[in-house]
Amino acid sequence: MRKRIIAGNWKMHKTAEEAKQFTEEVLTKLPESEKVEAIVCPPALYLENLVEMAKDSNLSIAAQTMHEAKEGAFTGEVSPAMLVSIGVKHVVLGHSERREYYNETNESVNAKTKAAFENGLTPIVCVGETLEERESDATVKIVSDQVTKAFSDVSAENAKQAVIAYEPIWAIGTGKTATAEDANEVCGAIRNTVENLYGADVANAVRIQYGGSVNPKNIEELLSMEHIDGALVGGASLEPASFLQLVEAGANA
Ligand SMILES: O=C[C@H](O)COP(=O)(O)O
Repeated sequence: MRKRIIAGNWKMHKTAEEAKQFTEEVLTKLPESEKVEAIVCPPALYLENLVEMAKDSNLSIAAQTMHEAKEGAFTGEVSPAMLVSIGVKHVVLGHSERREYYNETNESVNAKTKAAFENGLTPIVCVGETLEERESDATVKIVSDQVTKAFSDVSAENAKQAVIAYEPIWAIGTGKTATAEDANEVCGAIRNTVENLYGADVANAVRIQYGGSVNPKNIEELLSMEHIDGALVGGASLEPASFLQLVEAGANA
């Protein structure tokens, strides 16, 4: 049984004080369960404080993105080694917002995925189709291609540790969730792709999250699906009560 993984991606939300208050509240109420991994992805500015607050707890703090280079003249960027140096263990890569607004491509996501593994970080690799691609029945082809390219030259040993987040772009922040069956079908296709690349052992180990308007009302049904091992959540992860309900659902799934 794969461990459930619930990650709250705050995107560009919260002041320092709000981030602190959220984390304090969540840490006092987080369920103690071996069945679920709970992760919060704050803006980079708050990573170090939140890692410190969450140490010795079962809450992990993840970065929302990173540069692939070790260091260099990349104004505004953060390197894998910098994340590791403050105790970060996970990083979200290739989120559709990064692909749309910051020109990230399958090639750069591959470079970041490899850099994450080289530095001992667990990547949460995001894939997903646009509405136009879905309507032209290209979903499986698009996400399989994204996964194949993201994992190019990644060893089976590393791939086994990866998390893949399937986020249909048309479902992000829109209130439109893919039906649990549709989401499961695409997550199953992603698992098939991983099996074709690495074999059944890796495919059975890789955890696949669904993301796109996940909330406390739809999480249980999504987690009841065979290929959905967790959720990458934006809006509904911003309030402690709502985030905790999602983690509880993961513990009870
Ligand atoms: O990273 C999270 C996703 O983009 C989903 O965002 P959302 O839950 O607000 O739709």
